[in-house]
Amino acid sequence: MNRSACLIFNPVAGQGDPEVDLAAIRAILEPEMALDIYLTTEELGADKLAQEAVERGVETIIASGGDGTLSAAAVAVAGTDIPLGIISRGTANAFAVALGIPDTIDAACRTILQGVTRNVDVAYCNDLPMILLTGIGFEAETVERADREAKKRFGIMAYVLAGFQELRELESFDVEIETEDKIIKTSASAVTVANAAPPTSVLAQGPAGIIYDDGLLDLTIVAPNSKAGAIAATYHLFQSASSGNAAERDDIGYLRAKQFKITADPPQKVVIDGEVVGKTPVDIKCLPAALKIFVPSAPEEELVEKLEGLPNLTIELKEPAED
Ligand SMILES: Nc1ncnc2c1ncn2[C@@H]1O[C@H](COP(=O)(O)OP(=O)(O)OP(=O)(O)O)[C@@H](O)[C@H]1O
Repeated sequence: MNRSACLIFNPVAGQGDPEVDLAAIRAILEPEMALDIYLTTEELGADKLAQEAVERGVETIIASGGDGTLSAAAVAVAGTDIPLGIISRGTANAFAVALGIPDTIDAACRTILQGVTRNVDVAYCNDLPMILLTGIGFEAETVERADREAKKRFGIMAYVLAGFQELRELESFDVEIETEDKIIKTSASAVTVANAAPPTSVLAQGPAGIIYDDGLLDLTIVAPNSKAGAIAATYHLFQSASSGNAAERDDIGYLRAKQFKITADPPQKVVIDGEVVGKTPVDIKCLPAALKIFVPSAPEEELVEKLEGLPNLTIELKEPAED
């Protein structure tokens, strides 16, 4: 065994049994790598534990928990040369999905063992690090409504329910967006700036297919003029994400740039990577390739068939037909 890692494990993340999860991780990783295991507590979070690991000069840092734990560890590791392994055990697992990392314990551990890394951009919003996205307006409100209690009970549905509640109170605001080469003024109900985003972050999907290692950020403006329009726009963005085709409605705009300065009137709440952090204005910049992450060596194969789990299932393989 010649590899070693500091494993930062959140024992309260997600809905699984933490003891079973930790035992599964150890069973796969420990034959190949010496693990130094730290459990997060309410007082001592993944941010502090990862910072301390960076200061000790560890070879690898592995974070296991929900998006909060993973983002906090990523932020501490950003700008160093230490590679980060991700074992996602949260509700939405946005972080893993956005970066193309499997979200089962088994596949995530095997990804780390394979040892292939990729450099990922990190953005800073008002000097706070952001790995995934900043939401202004609609998305910000949605996150606030999907509280921890609801997430535990309803899982990812909590976000969807919160989104529907939000539609009833849709409000638009004036927004000014300044990039390195232009200033845009419009009205909007939501402005989302993404470095990386999973397809479930619907409001980030204007350009469809957000590239996390191009040194650029993707901004999506959603500006529906009625509640029905808001539902239609949201659905259109959902389809953009699934089809990979950029949005085409008049009430959706998008652009790519290295940096954005955004002001809103009236000022809007701002959410960075799922945490409400304050209000506009914001200044967001991209720091290219600041984070080194373990990723699968080849993209996951898309399932063309799924039958397991069907009642009374039998599958019989036929002899190849003669022609
Ligand atoms: N031992 C602990 N006891 C109580 N709270 C903890 C402990 N360790 C971490 N936390 C809290 O867990 C939160 C981070 O949770 P994390 O995002 O990893 O999981 P989650 O909320 O289940 O995931 P998701 O965001 O996907 O629902 C932080 O607010 C942190 O303070």
